[in-house]
Amino acid sequence: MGQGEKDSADNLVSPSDDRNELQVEDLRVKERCFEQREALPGEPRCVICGRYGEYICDQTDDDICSVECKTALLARIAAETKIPVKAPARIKVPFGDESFCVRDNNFPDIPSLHASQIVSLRNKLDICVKGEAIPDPIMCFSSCGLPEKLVHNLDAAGYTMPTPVQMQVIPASISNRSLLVSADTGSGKTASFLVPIIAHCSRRELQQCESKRGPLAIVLAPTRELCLQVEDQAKVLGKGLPFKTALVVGGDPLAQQIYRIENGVELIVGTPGRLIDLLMKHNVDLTDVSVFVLDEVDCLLERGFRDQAMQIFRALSCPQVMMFSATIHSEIEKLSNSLSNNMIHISCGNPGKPNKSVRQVVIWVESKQKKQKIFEIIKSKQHFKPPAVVFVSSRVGADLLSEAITAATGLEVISIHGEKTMEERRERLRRFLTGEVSVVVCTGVLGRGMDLLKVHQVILFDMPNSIDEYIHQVGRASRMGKEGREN
Ligand SMILES: Nc1ncnc2c1ncn2[C@@H]1O[C@H](COP(=O)(O)OP(=O)(O)OP(=O)(O)O)[C@@H](O)[C@H]1O
Repeated sequence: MGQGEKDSADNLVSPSDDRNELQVEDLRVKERCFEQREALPGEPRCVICGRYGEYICDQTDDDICSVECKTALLARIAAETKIPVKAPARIKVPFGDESFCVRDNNFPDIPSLHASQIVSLRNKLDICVKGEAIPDPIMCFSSCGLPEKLVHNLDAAGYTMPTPVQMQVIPASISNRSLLVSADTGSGKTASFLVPIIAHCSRRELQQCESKRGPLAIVLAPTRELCLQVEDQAKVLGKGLPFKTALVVGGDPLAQQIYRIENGVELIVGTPGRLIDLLMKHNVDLTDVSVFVLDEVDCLLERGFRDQAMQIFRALSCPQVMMFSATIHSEIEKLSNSLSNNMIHISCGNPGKPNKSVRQVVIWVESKQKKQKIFEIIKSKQHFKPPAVVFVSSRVGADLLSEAITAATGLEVISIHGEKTMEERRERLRRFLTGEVSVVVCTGVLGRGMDLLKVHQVILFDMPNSIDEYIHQVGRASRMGKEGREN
């Protein structure tokens, strides 16, 4: 990290926290709801009754306290379940300049494109590829043998068409190739690795008995918030499939995370430090892990995280490695090549530059006048475009500035940084994302990867230390090509 928050690396990866180690008795699945204890602050809660909850319900990914509540939940789901939507039929379109069909060896009835048509398609979509025997891009999610339920979940999430990065990454990943992917901020990189992971994990269920369920995939990300977001998205896309996830981040009790993993999960999403902590203290079987994702790879292979990320990599046996960021430089390319042979490099859009949809406005002010200027912007009907994120370089600065804005403008402003407890960070982020508060002042913990969908304005109160962090922070303002603004 380094750039986002001055002392962030140790903060993002918290030391072990076993104050909440659960007793063996507590780990027993409870028959009745009243036998379950109340949830401690920050612990998962049963979606039915609000007591302490766990993943005990195979058919859903919700936290449940007891068999009794599980029955109630399943009854509720059954009542709500609509007739399943069938995956859209594959449409054969005529070849021509503007229409493309997809070659897929699993679907020989679909005619294949000529090499020149593939080149033309990639050119039109700004997809550059480097490597040997690169699979062709897909044009729809239903064309590469994904489970029908997954295609349905994508559709339900509003993902009607893959984005360019997904078009190229999904087929390459399904072919078990290791990838280094650079693509614009907000271009859909997360689903591009989650979709193949979910497809891969659902396949295991068909092949193996229930008894052995070590994790199959690990996603590493540099901040707790980003891990939370990735796990949430994985749950949405994997809903109804035999696909369970565990979140392994500092600030949450380690005992719960271990319990979840020991009970069988397919995917672990975590920060490097907490994952190492867990692996050192507990005998987690990683034999089956065959997919290793480094999200924000340039940050994860920087000095603060590199040793930990590499230690986790070495604990795995020749996994498929997929690495993603909007900013990838030549040193990262070199380093990534050492993680796998026969790597494919994919670049989409204009990585390494601020997203084109963000309008960038520079305001020159003396440092003493910076606060006054931000008060003016926030008070101005013309210039203030909430929801807004204000980035600063220190934790204390985040607290002080949020208080100062509130005092000067009367607007409720919250701060988020690594010194807050996990519970506070979660709650504050929830309040911001649901629109309860319209301005958040934060350090780099929200600078990378966070999908702050409705954000219209990003204010860089303190200029970040590097152009890369600038690109990521600016990228919080425009997701999926939506108009954004940066001051
Ligand atoms: N195929 C799709 N159709 C519609 N929306 C999509 C699709 N794929 C992703 N999205 C949405 O686009 C937004 C941005 O996606 P995502 O967070 O994965 O971007 P990213 O490339 O990882 O960005 P960053 O570099 O900032 O981390 C999210 O809100 C996501 O739900």
